[in-house]
Amino acid sequence: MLNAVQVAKNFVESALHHSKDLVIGNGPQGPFDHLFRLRCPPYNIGSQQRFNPDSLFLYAVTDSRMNKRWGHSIEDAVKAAIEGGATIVQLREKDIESRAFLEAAKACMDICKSSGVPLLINDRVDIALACNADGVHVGQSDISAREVRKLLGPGKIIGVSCKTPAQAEQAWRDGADYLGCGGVFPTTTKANNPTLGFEGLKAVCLASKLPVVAIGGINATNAGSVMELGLPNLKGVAVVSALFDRECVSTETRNLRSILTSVRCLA
Ligand SMILES: Cc1ncc(COP(=O)(O)OP(=O)(O)O)c(N)n1
Ligand SMILES: Cc1ncsc1CCOP(=O)(O)O
Repeated sequence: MLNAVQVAKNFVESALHHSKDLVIGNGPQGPFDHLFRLRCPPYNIGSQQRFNPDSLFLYAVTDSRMNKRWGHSIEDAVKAAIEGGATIVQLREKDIESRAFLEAAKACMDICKSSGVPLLINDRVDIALACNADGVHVGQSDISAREVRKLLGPGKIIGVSCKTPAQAEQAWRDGADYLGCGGVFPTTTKANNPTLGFEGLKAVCLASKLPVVAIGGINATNAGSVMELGLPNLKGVAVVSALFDRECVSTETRNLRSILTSVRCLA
């Protein structure tokens, strides 16, 4: 019963939120007009916590090739990142078979749930639904956030990769919860990914109505400078290789977390 009330509350809040600046026809519409435009299937009642943007503070994004290189299982890598202080985790597993991915995702869900850390799945809505993950992260060439929202319902977290203010605006209209913006610095983790630099990150953050996490080439030497930009909706950094292409994932995560915390304390 409590879950049903929470789902209904999330639905109404989501509708109100997404209609607040909506213009249809001759002018701005009241929140209730938009309420009737939302068409969602019955929701999978699972983790129905609302998204807390502060969870983007230290976003650990896994990589199966790096785990393999260091002899880490996905579960061990996730456990270590959480031990070190990761505040949200994304399974970004590009070369793993679906069945193995789902098994690993279920195990990671248990780990994340018991630590109160949200777990998102990169690209694979099917895996996210099957393991009742907290959400999905999609890019510009994946299914749109609007379609993902229809599949996941209002209680789940949806992140969208954005490199431009126009993409940020579209992600907000589509019902995303946060934006991943980058590469801020050059990276070898993602091929053919243009580097935006601080200027590109600033442009997206200033245009975005959603919280933003910076990604791309971020590590212990430059994470402080990203957060020192002081952009109001820049909530944290998302990191792959500086955490997972390392022997001791928990040590690297702890180190990065303490750097981010010291910048936050000075702000
Ligand atoms: C937090 C975060 N931001 C951006 C990305 C990149 O996602 P995408 O553009 O879909 O590229 P791939 O990760 O699929 O290569 C991300 N994964 N996470
Ligand atoms: C997935 C992704 N999207 C933009 S840059 C990037 C790779 C980030 O990896 P790293 O933290 O190793 O540079």
